[in-house]
Amino acid sequence: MSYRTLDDLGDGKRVLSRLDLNSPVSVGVVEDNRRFARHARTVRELVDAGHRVALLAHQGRPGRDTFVTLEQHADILAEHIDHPVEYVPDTYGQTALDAIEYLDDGEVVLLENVRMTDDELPERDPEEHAQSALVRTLAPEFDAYVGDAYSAAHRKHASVVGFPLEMDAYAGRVMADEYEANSAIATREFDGEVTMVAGGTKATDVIEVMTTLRDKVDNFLLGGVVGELFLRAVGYDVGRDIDENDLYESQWLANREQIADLIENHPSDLVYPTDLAYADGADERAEVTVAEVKNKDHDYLDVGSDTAEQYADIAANSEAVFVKGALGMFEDERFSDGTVRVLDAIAQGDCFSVVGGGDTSRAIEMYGMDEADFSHVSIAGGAYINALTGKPLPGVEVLKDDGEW
Ligand SMILES: Nc1ncnc2c1ncn2[C@@H]1O[C@H](COP(=O)(O)OP(=O)(O)OP(=O)(O)O)[C@@H](O)[C@H]1O
Ligand SMILES: O=C(O)[C@H](O)COP(=O)(O)O
Repeated sequence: MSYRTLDDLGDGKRVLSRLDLNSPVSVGVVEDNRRFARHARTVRELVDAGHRVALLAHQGRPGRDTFVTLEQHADILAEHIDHPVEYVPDTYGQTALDAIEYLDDGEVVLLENVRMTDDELPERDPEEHAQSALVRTLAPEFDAYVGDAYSAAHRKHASVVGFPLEMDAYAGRVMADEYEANSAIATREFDGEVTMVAGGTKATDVIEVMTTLRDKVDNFLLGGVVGELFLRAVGYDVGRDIDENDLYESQWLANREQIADLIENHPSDLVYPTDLAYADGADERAEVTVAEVKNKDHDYLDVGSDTAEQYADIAANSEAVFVKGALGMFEDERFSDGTVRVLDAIAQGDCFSVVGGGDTSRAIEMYGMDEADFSHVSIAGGAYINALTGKPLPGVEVLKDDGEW
């Protein structure tokens, strides 16, 4: 292999590791989520090997409500690794350097939100970031850098790409697992059918993925906002904004040519919903066939049960299934049927499966499914899209020894 992992790191070193603990924050409270659980594996291994560990991570972006310190993150991570994690309210000033100097074997500190420094956010090449004060100050304090922030690896930010040029660099467990599973569609050949669930609200992303993978995927199961845009393109009266929610019109204008191109050149790969679900006058789930839909009457928030059954069947008979986006607004139980039935079919089958997207993957725990029944459940958003479309991830590239993983 041409990249080093924790297996190559040895023990008893001074280690700087970049994680991605970026989390939902509501009214100042940071929500525990699977990013903590995943990175806990890397951090726990570093602790068990007796390394002195300093962690770098970010939260939100300047100007947003989610831009908060990492104090709560330290407590949540400590719970996950069952070991103290000391929050240091400084990233690379004297307070941080003191905390790093006094680390003992197996001790862990979490440095302040790295996006609170001016160095982090400019998108720059690794060579330039390696000259930043952040990198030049912290790098000499450590023996090794462990890159684990796969879900931030699409960003050319200082703590993601700057350190590996100056230090011995290794991929953490999250980095290596995510990279291998998410790149599978671009790098692996499958003998049987390859299916992609193409749903959710971020139609522009999904349609880009579909366009890139059109020769690799046999069935695109269309749902969510994406599904309605495709239905609109073939003449059904759906996929227009109601109550100015702006999910449809701007994405329709931005993508209608790519949609038309896919319909013209890959018609047999596109699987359309045959029925849709909405909330009726009594606020209960009701269904109509697509031939009967009248967009002005309802918001269509899930695929109907005939569609769910057909999609579940296709997924169950595929050799590989990649999920990008939910088939409906599953957070509301009335509209969870399509998403849950297809995920269930994947979980119960033995296909190679990757479920991505922060929102979509939440359905797995919300509806009592077991992550272990999927080949991989990604914690990445933008980086997952890059992987699906075969675009290189700068935070991954810098960890490679010879330019090839
Ligand atoms: N018809 C629909 N109308 C409105 N929302 C929908 C509809 N179908 C699916 N959704 C929403 O789509 C969301 C999931 O897809 P979305 O594209 O937003 O994100 P994702 O792919 O999970 O990834 P990430 O948030 O990481 O970018 C769910 O929260 C679901 O409520
Ligand atoms: O949460 C994420 O997707 C990553 O941490 C990247 O965050 P960003 O989109 O604010 O750069």
